[in-house]
Amino acid sequence: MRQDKPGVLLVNLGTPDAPTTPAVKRYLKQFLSDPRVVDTPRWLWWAILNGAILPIRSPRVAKLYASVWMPEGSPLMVYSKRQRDALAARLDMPVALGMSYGNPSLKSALDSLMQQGITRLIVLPLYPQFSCSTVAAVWDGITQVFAGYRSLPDVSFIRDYAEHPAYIAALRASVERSFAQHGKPDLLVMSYHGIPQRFADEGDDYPQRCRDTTAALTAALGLGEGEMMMTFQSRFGREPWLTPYTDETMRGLPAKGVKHIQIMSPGFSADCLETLEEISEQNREFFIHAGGTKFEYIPALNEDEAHIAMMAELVNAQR
Ligand SMILES: C=CC1=C(C)c2cc3[nH]c(cc4nc(cc5[nH]c(cc1n2)c(C)c5CCC(=O)O)C(CCC(=O)O)=C4C)c(C)c3C=C
Ligand SMILES: [Fe+2]
Ligand SMILES: [Fe+2]
Repeated sequence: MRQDKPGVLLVNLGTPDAPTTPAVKRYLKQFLSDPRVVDTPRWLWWAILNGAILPIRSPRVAKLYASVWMPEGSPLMVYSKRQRDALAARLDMPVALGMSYGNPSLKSALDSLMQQGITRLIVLPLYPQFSCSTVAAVWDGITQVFAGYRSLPDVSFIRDYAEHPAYIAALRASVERSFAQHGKPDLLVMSYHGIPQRFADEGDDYPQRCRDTTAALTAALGLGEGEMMMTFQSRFGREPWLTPYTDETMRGLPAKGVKHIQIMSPGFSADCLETLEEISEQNREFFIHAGGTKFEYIPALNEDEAHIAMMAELVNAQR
């Protein structure tokens, strides 16, 4: 008889192995070669990526990574490993961490789970809001690894958890801690990673899932219309992305009389370059330079106990 032995695969995006130009180039090459992320015709994109993007962007971005690097490594990796360890301590089943790009690879994580004898795979991509550019890329990555296997496990794939009560409760507690520490701001900004507007027009429900999180969190906090705002960050490339853009918003708020903000990125389950550098450094500067007086970044949920409890709840619902 075939036994039922579940195991969990936690997935996040991935990050360079070192804050150096060669390591960043290797990482960006794999990431930006995925047609789920950039869908320009391959021959044209190959020329643009290798001829311009990688040589110009890698040294610039390596410096940014160096500015947020922790003694134990890249923040995204450090927090992801802590999440894996904390979740494993809560569950009576193997938990592995795999990254869509870079290390530890999805293959290494799946191989280790299969070697531990799991017969049922529970995949938890740590993206609260579905997007074809992230969650569907995890799906693709897993099926590519499966292509080399003679036997497959049963698979439960957690598509997203944008408005799961335990996720909203964890976010709410973290915002309330921030309000208690710094005082209630004029405005709470929820900044989500953007995607090309075209992806949404073609069917990616990511913007709706971001609106779902925003609405649920706004209600949980009891905030009124003018007390919160949703924006999109991290634009890449030339075509229009989801709006309003976070950076333009930061530059414009002080002139509208908004001088004290708190900003969070509820689409990031772990702090990373895009939160610690882009939001907490760059966008702080835009806001203060434009006349803002107080800017506080509310950290991602990282290894917060309520966050790990939420992951356990999502996994246990699949058993
Ligand atoms: C949280 C969800 C994310 C979505 C949706 C997403 C879409 C998306 N991203 C790019 C391009 C880049 N993203 C980069 C970093 C990055 N992106 C996410 C998450 C989402 N991306 C994370 C967690 C990170 C941080 C990684 C880290 O190491 O800390 C980068 C790399 C940095 C840089 O060069 O600026 C790029 C490039 C696209 C094109 C896209 C959707 C089409
Ligand atoms: Fe990204
Ligand atoms: Fe960025």
